[in-house]
Amino acid sequence: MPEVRPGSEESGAPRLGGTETGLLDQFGRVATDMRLSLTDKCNLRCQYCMPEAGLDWLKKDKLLTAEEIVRLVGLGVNRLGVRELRLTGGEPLVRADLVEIIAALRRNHPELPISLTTNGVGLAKKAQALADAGLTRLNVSMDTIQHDAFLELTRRPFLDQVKAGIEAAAAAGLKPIKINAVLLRGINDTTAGELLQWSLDRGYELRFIEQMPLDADHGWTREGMITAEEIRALLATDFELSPDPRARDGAPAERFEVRHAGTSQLLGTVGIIASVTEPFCADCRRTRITAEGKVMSCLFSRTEVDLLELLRAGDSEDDDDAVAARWQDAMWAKPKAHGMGHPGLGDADFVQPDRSMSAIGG
Ligand SMILES: Nc1nc2c(ncn2[C@@H]2O[C@H](COP(=O)(O)OP(=O)(O)OP(=O)(O)O)[C@@H](O)[C@H]2O)c(=O)[nH]1
Ligand SMILES: C[S@@+](CC[C@H](N)C(=O)[O-])C[C@H]1O[C@@H](n2cnc3c(N)ncnc32)[C@H](O)[C@@H]1O
Ligand code: SF4
Ligand code: SF4
Repeated sequence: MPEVRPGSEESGAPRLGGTETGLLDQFGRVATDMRLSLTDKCNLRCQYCMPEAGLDWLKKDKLLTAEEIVRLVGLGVNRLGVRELRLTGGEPLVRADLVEIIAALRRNHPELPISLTTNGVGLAKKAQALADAGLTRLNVSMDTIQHDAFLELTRRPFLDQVKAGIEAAAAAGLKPIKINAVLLRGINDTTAGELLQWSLDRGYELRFIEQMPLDADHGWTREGMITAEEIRALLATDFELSPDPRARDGAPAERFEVRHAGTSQLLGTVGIIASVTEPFCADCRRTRITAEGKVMSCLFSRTEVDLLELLRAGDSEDDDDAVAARWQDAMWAKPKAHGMGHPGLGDADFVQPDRSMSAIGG
């Protein structure tokens, strides 16, 4: 395995300007899925992510501007092999210029799949404008359809708004709609089956996500989290799951076909994202940029590489070369798994990153 990224300054070879190697890492993975955080701010306080009091939000001048976002995505797509873009956060809908950002990205990249991960608060008002601007599809995080459990988990009483947002997105044609749900023991675990039935009835693709140690409160424990195996057992009370024959193709979610027990009628599919117990790092294609323009090569990286400084140094061809090269170097150093040399969230040598999921970009 080469120690130095081909084309990097250290290799002594001439810079490749990105196109030959793209966002290659030392384990041979190539990142083509760019995840860009638009803000660290959020209007919910999900227990598995944010502390009750919120966090110290970034000052506006520290955030990537709309122009910087468009430039970075341009570099990613035109020079570094990015093939799909996910806009996330924090909560991307709190960014006032979101629709303009999507419209500008769409003008520059007519074929690029652009998706959004959102908590759905305020989505009802914006769904049509997002679709008109050129958004391809979205994922809405909704962990339960029980008001009490939603309030306890997110610490905000906005469940009806989220449901209305999902409906508005479907009406605006932003399909397929994926619903993300994290289960917390004693809060919403027993509501998993009814959330699946609700999603199947409406043609939404629900995915259950194992809770990862990315909460600002550092309250995660390996023993306390609900595993994929438990999720499958919880669902087995009402449903029969069988492996979806479609190829997984590097996606975090393992998909299952859903039927009622003892019947043959296909009701839809459900995904399970087992980041902790059945990790998928060997096929990881993701590169993340935080809202302040730092590359995080892995969700659990403890190294962050700043692109904002270079972006603000100038916008000549040479400046673009420098940004692309630094991004490539950051990705070359991507760890093998979970921010380390091996998979193992919760292992003795695992160190939780300082940032919460909201400050990385989920
Ligand atoms: N460990 C790990 N978990 C991830 C990664 N990407 C996504 N996840 C988890 O999967 C969840 C769902 O991710 P989303 O971005 O909503 O969806 P997606 O993974 O892009 O799936 P699609 O919409 O099917 O493309 C996230 O909230 C994370 O919990 C990753 O790179 N590493
Ligand atoms: C950080 S949020 C950002 C986008 C938006 N605010 C939302 O909630 O959809 C992206 C995704 O990360 C997931 N997430 C947050 N903290 C997590 C954790 N500790 N473990 C697993 N998933 C987590 C959320 O459920 C959500 O689906
Ligand atoms: S998961 Fe999303 S909605 Fe919940 S606190 Fe984190 S950023 Fe906000
Ligand atoms: S933990 Fe890191 S290497 Fe593994 S899938 Fe997530 S981002 Fe990729």
